[in-house]
Amino acid sequence: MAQLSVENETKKIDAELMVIEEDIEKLQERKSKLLKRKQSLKEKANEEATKKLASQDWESSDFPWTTKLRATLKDAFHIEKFRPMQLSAMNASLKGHDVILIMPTGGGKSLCYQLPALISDGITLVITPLVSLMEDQLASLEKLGIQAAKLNASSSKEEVNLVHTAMTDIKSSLKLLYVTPEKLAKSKRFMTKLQKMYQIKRFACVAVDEVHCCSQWGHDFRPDYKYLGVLRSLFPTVPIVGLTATATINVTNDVQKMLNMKNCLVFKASFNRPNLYYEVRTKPSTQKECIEELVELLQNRFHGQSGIIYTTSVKDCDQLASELRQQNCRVASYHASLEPADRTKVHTGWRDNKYQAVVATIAFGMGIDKPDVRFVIHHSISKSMENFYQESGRAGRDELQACCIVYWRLSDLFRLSTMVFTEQTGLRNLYAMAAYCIDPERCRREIIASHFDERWESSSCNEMCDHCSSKESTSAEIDIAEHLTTLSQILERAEEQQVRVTAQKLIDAWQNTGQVSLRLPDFKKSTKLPRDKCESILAHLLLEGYLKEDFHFTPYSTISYLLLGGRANFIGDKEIIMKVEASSVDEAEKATSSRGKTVRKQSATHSATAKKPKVDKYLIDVSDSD
Ligand SMILES: Nc1ncnc2c1ncn2[C@H]1C[C@H](O)[C@@H](COP(=O)(O)OP(=O)(O)OP(=O)(O)O)O1
Repeated sequence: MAQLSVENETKKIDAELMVIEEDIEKLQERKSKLLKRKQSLKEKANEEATKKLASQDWESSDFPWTTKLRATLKDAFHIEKFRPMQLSAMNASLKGHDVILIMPTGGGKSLCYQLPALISDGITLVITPLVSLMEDQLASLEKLGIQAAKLNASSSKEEVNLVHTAMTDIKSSLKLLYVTPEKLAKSKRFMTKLQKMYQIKRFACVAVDEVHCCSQWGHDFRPDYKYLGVLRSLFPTVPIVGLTATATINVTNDVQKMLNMKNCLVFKASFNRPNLYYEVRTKPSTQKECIEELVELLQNRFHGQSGIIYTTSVKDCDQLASELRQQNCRVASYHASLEPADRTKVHTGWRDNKYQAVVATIAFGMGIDKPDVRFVIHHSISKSMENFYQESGRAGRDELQACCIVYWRLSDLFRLSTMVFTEQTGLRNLYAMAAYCIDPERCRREIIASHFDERWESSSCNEMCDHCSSKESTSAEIDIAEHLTTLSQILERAEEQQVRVTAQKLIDAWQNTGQVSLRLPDFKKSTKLPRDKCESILAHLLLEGYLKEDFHFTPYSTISYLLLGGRANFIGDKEIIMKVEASSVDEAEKATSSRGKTVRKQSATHSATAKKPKVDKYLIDVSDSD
C-alpha cells in the first residue's frame, strides 16, 4: 500500500515537473525574444540619435573652443589650415562624443587628438599598438615642445613613477600619455591611477590608434584590443576617439560594439590620394630579370628619388638588398630580426637620403613620416588590400606625385596563403589583393574604392593609374571553361594516384611537362599557352571559387595544394568568362578561328558612360591548332 502511494506521488511530481519544464522553456523563449527586441530598440534609438548627431554642422566655427583651437593649430603645430574631416572630428570629440575617424595613411589623424588635448584640461590617453610608433610620436611632439609621455613594458621604475604622479597632479602640464593596449590589460596599478585621474576630472579623452585592431573582421586583429571594451564602463563621460586608415563598414560597426561606443560619429575622409600613381607589373619569372627591372627603376625612372621596396620575408629582404647593392644601388634592408640599433641606423640613413631605398618587410611601417617618398614598390603582393593601402600610402605625404608599383606573380599568392590561411579572413583578404592585381581593365582607384565601400567614378582618376593612363589599350573577354575541364581531369588523375598537386605541378601537367604520371594521356588536351597565361587563368579560377587551396603541414612548412572548388560542380556547359588584356590574346587570335572579338577598354575618360561591352565566346587555348 505504502509502495503504491510513493509511486503515485512520484508520478504526480514527474508530471508537475514536466509542466514546469515546459513553462521554463516557454519563459526562456519569451525572455530571449524580449532581450532581442530590447537590443534592437536600443540599436534603433542609437542609430537615430547618431543620424541626428551626424546631421549637425561639425565643420562649424561657432563652438566655444573654436578661436583657441585655431590659435593653437598655428602656434603649437605651425599649421595654417585643417584638412578635410579634421575639424569635424575635433569638434565632435571636444563636445564629448565618441568618434571614429577613418582617414588615409598620412592624412593627419594624430592632429585630431593632439590638438584637442592641448586645449583641454587634463590628460589625453593614447592607445597605440607599437612601441616604435609611440617613440616616433613622442619625438615629434618633443620637437614641438608639447608635454607627452609613454608607458610600456620597457618603461623604467622612475619613468612609471613620474608618469603616475603627473596623472593625478593638477599642476602637471602633461597633455598626452601614450600606452600600449597590454599596459591597460595587464597593469592594475595603472588602471587604479586612471580611475583617480577620472575622479579628479583630469581624464580628457581616450584616443585609440589603429582602432581596426579591435575587430576580428579587420585585417590586423589584436587580442589585447578586446580589453579596451572596459573603458566605456569605467569612464562613462570620457570621449573615445578611434582612428584608422582602413576600415570597411563591417569593421567600423564591429569596432563600435567592441568599444561599447554610444552615439558614435563616424567621419570618413576620402580614401583617394590623388597624387599617387598606381601600377601593377607582372613579376619576371627569374630573380635575375626581376633584379634587372628593379635596377632600371631605381637608376632611371626613380633616379635621385627616395622610396621603399616591400618584400615578404626576412630572407627575401636581405637577399634582394644585397643583389641590388651589387648593382650599385644605394639600398639597405630593414626587418624585425635586426637589432634595434641597426634598425634606427637604417631608418635615419634613409631619412637623410644616405640610402635611396629601404628594402623592407612590413616591420618597416607604422610611424614612418618621411614626406618625400616618391615610390613604394611591392616586390611581392601584400596580404590584404588594407595592408597594401597602408604600405603604398607611405608614398607622397608631401602631396607631390609618387608611384605605387606592385609586382604580381601567382607563386607569391601561394607563399602568402600558407601564412594567412589560419586567420579568420586571411584568405578572403589575400584574394582581394590578388584580384586587384589580375584585373586587366578596371581603374585601380575604383578597385580600392569599392573595397573600402566608397563610391567612385573612375573618371576622377586623372589617368593616375596604369589602366586609366593607357587609353588606347583594349580588353577582351574569353571563355576559360574548357581549361577548367582539362585542369579537373588532371586533378582527378592525381586523386586516383593519391597524390596532391601544387599549382606549379598542375600547370606543369597542363603544359604536358613535369611528372609524367600526372600528364593527360591525350597530349592534345595539354596547353601551349605560355606559363604567364596559365598562371593568370589559374588565378582567375581560384579567386572565382572554381579551384580551392588545400593546406597541409609538414614538419618544416605548410604547403598549399589545389583541389576543385565548390563552384566547379555547377558549371555544366556554361561559359566561364575572364577578362584579359586584348594584346595578350592576339597570338591566340592568329592561331584559332576568330570566334571572339576584343572590346574597347573602359578608359579613364569614358568609362563612366561607356556601354558594357558584349561578351564574346573566345577560346584562347591554341592546343588544337596544329
Ligand atoms: N592640416 C594639416 N596641414 C598640414 N599638415 C598636416 C595637417 N595635419 C597633419 N599634417 C601633417 C603632420 C604630419 O607630418 C603629416 C601626417 O600626419 P599624421 O597625423 O602622422 O598622419 P596619420 O596619423 O594619419 O598617418 P598614419 O596613418 O601613417 O599614422 O601631416
